[in-house]
Amino acid sequence: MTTLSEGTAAPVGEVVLEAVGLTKHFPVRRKLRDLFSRNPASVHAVDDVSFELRRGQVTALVGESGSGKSTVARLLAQLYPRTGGDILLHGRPTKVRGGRRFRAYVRRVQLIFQDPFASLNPVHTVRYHLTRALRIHGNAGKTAADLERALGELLTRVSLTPPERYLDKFPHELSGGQRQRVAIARALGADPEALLADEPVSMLDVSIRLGILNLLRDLKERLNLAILYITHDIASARYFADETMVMYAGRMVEGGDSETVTQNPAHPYTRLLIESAPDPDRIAGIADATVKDRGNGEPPSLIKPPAGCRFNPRCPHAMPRCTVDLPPRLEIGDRPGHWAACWLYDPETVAKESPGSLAGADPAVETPPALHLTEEAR
Ligand SMILES: Nc1ncnc2c1ncn2[C@@H]1O[C@H](COP(=O)(O)OP(=O)(O)OP(=O)(O)O)[C@@H](O)[C@H]1O
Repeated sequence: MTTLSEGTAAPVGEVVLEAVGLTKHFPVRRKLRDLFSRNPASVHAVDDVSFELRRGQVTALVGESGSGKSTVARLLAQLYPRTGGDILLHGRPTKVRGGRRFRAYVRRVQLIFQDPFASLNPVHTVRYHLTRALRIHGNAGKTAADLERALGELLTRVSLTPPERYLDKFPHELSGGQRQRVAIARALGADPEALLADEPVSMLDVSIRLGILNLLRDLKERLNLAILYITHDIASARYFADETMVMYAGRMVEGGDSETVTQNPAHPYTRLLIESAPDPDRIAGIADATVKDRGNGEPPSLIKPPAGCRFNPRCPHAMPRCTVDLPPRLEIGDRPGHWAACWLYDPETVAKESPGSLAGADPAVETPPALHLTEEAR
């Protein structure tokens, strides 16, 4: 019996999981009258988020704290009911509310949490955690020897070798990196097609982060997994992800291949994010472009998010239209598939209103160079 389907026959790039207009609003009751209100207040945590996870590829979802990344992961893991939109597994809509359907779904889509210590039960050994995962998902085989083989295989997959050294250890006897490896092995016990990794290295020492990211990359290649990598560290997305998407205040603002998004960011928010996480390899030009924050440097309230582009109160290039109309995804034109939800990439709007023309915006701030590219491309 093999626990893990090494390099399954499905082609690399095949879409496994798709978010279509995914939306999550959390109701909040601040005052008694909200109970009786027709439009009770809610936190607009995720609005109209769409993307695809493909076999053999890592897709990064990047954004600052509170931008809605974890909520997206939990929606995709079917841990929250959604307010709107759909989740397609191999093109088929999913409606999972516990029970057998939920188990069938999580067999294919597994979530890895940020804190491996909290996600492993301290009173149980590695053997217990992995055996349970294998049994629940029907991968434990028929005999004790099958189970032992499957356990050994799981630990070998995550480079905890020899397996006998780790099987009977408790979580507190392992280092942070080893615990995260056990958490990953447990997820692999389901033999999934997609892994949702929510900040999988942010709780770990800097020195061991790379080892875990390399492990995930190895699994992506060997097991042909589709991986969602959630992070606030855009530099690690460049290193690790094939595709990068950027979220701001519950909405996706930019997407494309990781190299392009990180080296030639188009959306003013992505540029701000990169400015605040300096990368020595950044190509000339981007590093020189000044991105100032004209607002208070804080993300907006998600209970009453700003109309139009949610970044407009902070954007140094804001135009009047940005405060009214929600920008659609606009092609940048430098690389196929690179887009930004930003009116700067709509030549008509720019010609009419000119970047930075909103009161309080700073017209002296250099506009993104890719804008010129867009105009040429059209
Ligand atoms: N269960 C909940 N009830 C109410 N509001 C929530 C709930 N979960 C998240 N939120 C709110 O939704 C917004 C998005 O939160 P989320 O945790 O998804 O962001 P994030 O980008 O993952 O941030 P972090 O990196 O800090 O985890 C935040 O404003 C948060 O306060």
